[in-house]
Amino acid sequence: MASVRLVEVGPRDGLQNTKSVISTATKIELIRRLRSCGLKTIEATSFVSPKWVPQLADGAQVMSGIGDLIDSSDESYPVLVPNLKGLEAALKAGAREVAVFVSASEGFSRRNNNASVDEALKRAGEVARRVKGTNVKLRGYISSVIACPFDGPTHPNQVLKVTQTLLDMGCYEISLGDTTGVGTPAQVKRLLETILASVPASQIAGHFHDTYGQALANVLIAYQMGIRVFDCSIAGLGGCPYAPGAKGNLATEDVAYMFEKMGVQTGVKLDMVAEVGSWISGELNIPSASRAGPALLATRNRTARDTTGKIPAGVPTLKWSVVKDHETYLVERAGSNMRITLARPRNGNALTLAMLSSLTQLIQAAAGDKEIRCIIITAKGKYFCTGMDISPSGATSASDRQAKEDQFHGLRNLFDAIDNAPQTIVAMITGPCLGGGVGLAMACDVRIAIETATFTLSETKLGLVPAVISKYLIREWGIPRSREAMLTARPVGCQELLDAGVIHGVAPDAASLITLMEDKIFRIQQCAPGASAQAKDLVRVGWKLPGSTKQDATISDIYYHMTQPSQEAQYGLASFRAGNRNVDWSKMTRTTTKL
Ligand SMILES: CC(C)(COP(=O)([O-])OP(=O)([O-])OC[C@H]1O[C@@H](n2cnc3c(N)ncnc32)[C@H](O)[C@@H]1OP(=O)([O-])[O-])[C@@H](O)C(=O)NCCC(=O)NCCSC(=O)C[C@@](C)(O)CC(=O)[O-]
Repeated sequence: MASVRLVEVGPRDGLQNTKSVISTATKIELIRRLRSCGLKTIEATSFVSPKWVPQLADGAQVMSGIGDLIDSSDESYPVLVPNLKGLEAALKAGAREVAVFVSASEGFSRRNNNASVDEALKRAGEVARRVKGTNVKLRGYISSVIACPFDGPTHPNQVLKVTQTLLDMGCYEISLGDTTGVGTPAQVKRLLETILASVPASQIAGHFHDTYGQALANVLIAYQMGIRVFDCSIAGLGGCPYAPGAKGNLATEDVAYMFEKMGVQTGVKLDMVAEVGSWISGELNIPSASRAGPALLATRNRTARDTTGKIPAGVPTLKWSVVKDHETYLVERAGSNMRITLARPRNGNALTLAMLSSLTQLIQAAAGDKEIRCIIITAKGKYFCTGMDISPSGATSASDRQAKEDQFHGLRNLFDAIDNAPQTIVAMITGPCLGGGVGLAMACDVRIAIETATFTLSETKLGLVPAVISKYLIREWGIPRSREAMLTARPVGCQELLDAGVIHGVAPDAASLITLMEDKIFRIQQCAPGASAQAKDLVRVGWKLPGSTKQDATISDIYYHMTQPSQEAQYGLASFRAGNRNVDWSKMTRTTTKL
């Protein structure tokens, strides 16, 4: 059966350009998860100057974290090295395969390698001589093979010249990179006709970026011309920091999907790779650039739910049972999780006084219930919540003082109950939020949303003021954004809030939002309940009284309680020392309850 080899470059090429700081543990976990999908070649990190690529300054730690994998005979974890210094660091860290990189064009070489093409080749030659005769494999990357953002089109003969030089040095394979993603199948064909006239296809790999949506088409033409190795990046992460306009690698999910549907083996488990793409996008708080990944997950969830009502294996399954089905809200439980669904969709889930009071009571009762660990607040219908009920019969129209007081206290009590509850409370935002609906979402600890959701502080348009909600709104959005959004009443988009760190995950559709919710719950459940509650205390005191003696006292109280050590710390550390990296806190809660 026909097959191709996919070289996963996400942990290096994908992450190197990511703005938010990614922990070493996440990088290691990403590599391990990718491996579990069946990927056999995973570019792990780079050993370039941390000044150039600070995101990958922890290359040695990443290599140490995958030390048990590096020696596998049928797997490879190459690392990128620019010169001898990088090579020495990579070898010290245990690398068994290294990759050198050279540009086919002068302009790009000067920016990416800080050297001319000849100088970069000379450095690559030094690396090649150093590894010759050792068991360390050498791969070569050539960038700007179709066009250079600084010099214009690249002539195929120039690419051939650099390819041959790298092969002569001892590279076993040359990855041809359309770094800016401008190439089309016609250009790739022209390039490969030149290259393959002199070099066997088995020594060439394709590395196509998707800036103009041409990556898959370019892979296909290259495949038809005999190329069998393709670089790709999970969730389409990455791009090149020195190539203006370049974004998005070819997503692993997309290329794996295409080949699988063509009957060409990749060894990659599609469902699993789609999950990893969704997971890492959630970790980085960015939407996946893959088309196939989210579609696969949505289809899988939809199909499974429609037919069996269950979530397929691999995703933590939660079976919700109804506890209370009230006219305006629904309460469900799944183990130690509680879900509250606003159920007044005909009125956009506008909050009546009675609803405010019931929701507050529910949260307060849950706060005292050690069996409840995580609370989800979500909604039925088109809107998540349109704020305070402003219908003629609603509270905002009441003129007497008592009604106003009730409304004020009702809103404030609900938001404060959410903030003060020891449980982690997740807002699962299924649609637009307006006015007090924004406040409700902002009082929660974690927020995930459907990507079309918007957040509108519409009060000023009605001659009202976002008074009560301003407490949590300003805490979460900061002053400049809150002020502008209050004064313009514009719908603030999900992406903007995701970029600002206010939203902690977005999903393209309802089914994916449920998967995202399950992922968040899974993580929350892996954290100790008491420690999580105290983390909320630290945030609260750090927000309300920053720099005060009360903040210092709270920090020291919590610290000494933890190091005494607390029962949780004893249990957590004992589990860790016994080799268990995922502590089962529900077990401990049960033991504690029994005691
Ligand atoms: C949501 C859209 C865009 C839909 O706009 P649309 O799609 O054109 O539909 P619609 O306007 O016909 O709304 C559908 C139904 O939902 C009802 N509805 C909708 N919202 C509410 C509401 N809040 N209260 C009571 N009912 C509401 C609306 O009245 C209607 O019911 P019907 O007339 O068919 O019986 C539109 O209806 C709208 O703009 N609604 C107003 C949203 C708004 O401005 N909310 C802010 C409320 S004030 C507030 O929350 C104060 C607070 C808490 O911030 C104060 C503080 O913090 O101190």
